[in-house]
Amino acid sequence: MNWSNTAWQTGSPIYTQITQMPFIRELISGTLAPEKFTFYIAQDSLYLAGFGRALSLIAARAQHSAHALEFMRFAEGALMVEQALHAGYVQKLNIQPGVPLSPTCQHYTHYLLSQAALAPLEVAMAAVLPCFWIYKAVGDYIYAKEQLSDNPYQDWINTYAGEEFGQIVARAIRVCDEVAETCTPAQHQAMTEAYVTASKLEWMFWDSAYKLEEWPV
Ligand SMILES: Cc1ncc(CO)c(N)n1
Repeated sequence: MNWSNTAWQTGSPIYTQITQMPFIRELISGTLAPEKFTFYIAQDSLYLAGFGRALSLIAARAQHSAHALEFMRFAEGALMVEQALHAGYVQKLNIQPGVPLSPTCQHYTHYLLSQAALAPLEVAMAAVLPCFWIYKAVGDYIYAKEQLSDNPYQDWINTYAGEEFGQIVARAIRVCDEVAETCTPAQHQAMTEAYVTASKLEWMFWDSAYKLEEWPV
């Protein structure tokens, strides 16, 4: 069995819980409070800036040029989305520059950056995989469930349920599987643990937006 099959199976209870979160339910029904979506977009733009840099770090560390190139493209994609989708929304939603990272956004972004910089390469790659895979699955789930013709969050839904993002996700999974081919069971285990940790942080990210999370002090 490919490493990615094990990872998906291990992480699937977390994915299922994400689909049941109020943030996701309300995105589907179009009833999500605008301030929650605005909070999410503001934090996600900060997240994408860190995520893109984590992907660049992994590209620099990749052992094979083909994998380095893939991660450079992923990094470019993340930063382009940050600029395009978010520049549009940031204007439309009137998000002010200089919004500080929420505690969860800081936790997630810095987890990815530290894994990218310091963890064994295969673990770093596994740590960023939920950002692709869970988003694709959640995007498809929302797209399949929603019934509104005028959902205010349609642009966002289309980005992650789209075919283009699906192909990027398939490539990220493939690189992880190629790297995992030459890894030991202990390395596979470490990869799966990083995958599960990042999946939990995905859950926390939606939750923090729904709660409009603030620093306690
Ligand atoms: C928190 C989060 N995870 C994943 C993605 C998709 O790359 C995103 N935009 N935001």
